[in-house]
Amino acid sequence: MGNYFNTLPLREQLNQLGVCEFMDGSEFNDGVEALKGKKIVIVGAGAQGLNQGLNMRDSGLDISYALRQAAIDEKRASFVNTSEAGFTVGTYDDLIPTADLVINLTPDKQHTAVVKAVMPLMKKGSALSYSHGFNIVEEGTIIREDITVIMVAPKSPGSEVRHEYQRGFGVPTLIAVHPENDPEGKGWAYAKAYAAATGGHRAGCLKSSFVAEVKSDLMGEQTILCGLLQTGSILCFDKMTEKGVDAGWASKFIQYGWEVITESLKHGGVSGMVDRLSNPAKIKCFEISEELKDIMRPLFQKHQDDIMSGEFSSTMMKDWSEDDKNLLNWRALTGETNFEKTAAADVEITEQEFYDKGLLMVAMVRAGVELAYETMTEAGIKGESAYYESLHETPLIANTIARKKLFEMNRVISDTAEYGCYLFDHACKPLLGDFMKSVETDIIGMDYNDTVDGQVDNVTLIQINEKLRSHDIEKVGSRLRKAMTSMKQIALG
Ligand SMILES: NC(=O)C1=CN([C@@H]2O[C@H](COP(=O)(O)OP(=O)(O)OC[C@H]3O[C@@H](n4cnc5c(N)ncnc54)[C@H](OP(=O)(O)O)[C@@H]3O)[C@@H](O)[C@H]2O)C=CC1
Ligand SMILES: CC[C@](O)(C(C)=O)C(=O)O
Ligand SMILES: [Mg+2]
Ligand SMILES: [Mg+2]
Repeated sequence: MGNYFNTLPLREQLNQLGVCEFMDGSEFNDGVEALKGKKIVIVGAGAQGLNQGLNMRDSGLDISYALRQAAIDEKRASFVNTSEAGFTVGTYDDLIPTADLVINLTPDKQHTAVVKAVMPLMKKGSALSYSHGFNIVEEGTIIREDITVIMVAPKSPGSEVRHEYQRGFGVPTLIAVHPENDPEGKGWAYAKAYAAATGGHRAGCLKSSFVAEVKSDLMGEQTILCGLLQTGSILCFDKMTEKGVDAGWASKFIQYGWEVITESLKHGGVSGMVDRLSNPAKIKCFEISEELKDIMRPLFQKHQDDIMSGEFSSTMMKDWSEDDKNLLNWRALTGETNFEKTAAADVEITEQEFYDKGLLMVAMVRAGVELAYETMTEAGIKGESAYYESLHETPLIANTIARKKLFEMNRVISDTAEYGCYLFDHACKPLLGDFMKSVETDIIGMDYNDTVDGQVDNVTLIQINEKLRSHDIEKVGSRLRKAMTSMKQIALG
């Protein structure tokens, strides 16, 4: 075993990295048919495992759960949740030999051990699925030749996978077939049926590859989705309290602020979000976000470079082999930050106040989303994939912070995302040190409009609007959001 991506010739690396095709709804006309009547066994019932299984069963598929013996004996949450939901639950020995499709939804760190345990039990000609390409691409796990290997990767936390399905819709999903393991040519039929069973086809599916998914997913989660939201939360909170803003108010402002400001991002992209500011505030926000982009660009590039070269995965795997020493230390440090420890005050903050008093947060979102997108596409990742891994998922992760701050975000995301988030955060905070020294409450904590005379230069404003609207992410995003809206109209009637 070794890094699969690094074993490929350059031409093939670029080829697999560039697989990205937005699938027409008609590709899903057969719905879940290819998996109807097949025995599907999910290993692991955590964030993705439980929620995907509930959706698939509601879509008419035969789902059961294989858990490790200790989970059953100790009646862990995985056992209780799946049993109480009425699923058949058993050990690997009980269930894996009966499975036509085994879905591995355990944490990435466990994949090598899980695959090693289940593969000898899998029947000839069965299929194995993942929701993330790490084990295949970064660890280079080789799967038995007769087994078909697919990926169905929802671009969202597991809670949203279920929530959207229950609303009659779904979340955008990347699907792939591992080119080394499609012995019967049934991989795409299985992947499409599986995506349809989770509702993903109603929100938009990208035909992708294990390589494209893993290199974009890791980048998005480390930088804008989790890393920068964590850094921004801590820095903005500390700045406000340092400048005398009430800590309880600041705590509430940050906890809910990301969710409120990224709601407009979801509907109208970066320009939709920035349009919520007054014209003077928009100009200021643009200037700050340009500065932030210049400061953070090398860090974003380093994360992408390390993901591409395999440096990131080997560093994280070293931590796995050291009992998650860094991860656990970083998790504890996050829990000790003043933002995490300060309870949100029971005060009213209006929706518009979050924009007007949170200009720095809006600037951070714009800078992070655009930088993540630019860095990914420069590295050969296609725009659609980069959009899902930056702009699309930011509001979904912001929702988790609104629930229980950084603790909840880091609990809901995968362990891999959590590790990458801390890695970025620990490099980004010092990088922004000098910038933050110059920050005053006019851009975080107070209404910017109260601090200026309201004059704007027309030409500057027009140029800024043009720059924001002509960014490639706005074009790709507007196309994907339109497709999502029209699918939603059909799906929800
Ligand atoms: N978190 C997310 O929202 C997303 C995750 N993904 C991907 O989905 C996959 C699953 O991630 P996620 O849902 O976060 O995982 P979780 O951490 O939520 O998975 C927990 C489950 O895995 C089981 N498990 C842990 N270790 C083992 C082991 N050694 N053997 C057997 N079972 C084990 C646990 O069992 P027990 O009950 O015994 O503890 C529990 O049921 C990953 O590949 C991830 O990258 C993709 C998109 C988003
Ligand atoms: C953003 C983190 C994620 O990639 C996800 C929810 O999509 C994860 O690994 O949890
Ligand atoms: Mg991930
Ligand atoms: Mg992801």
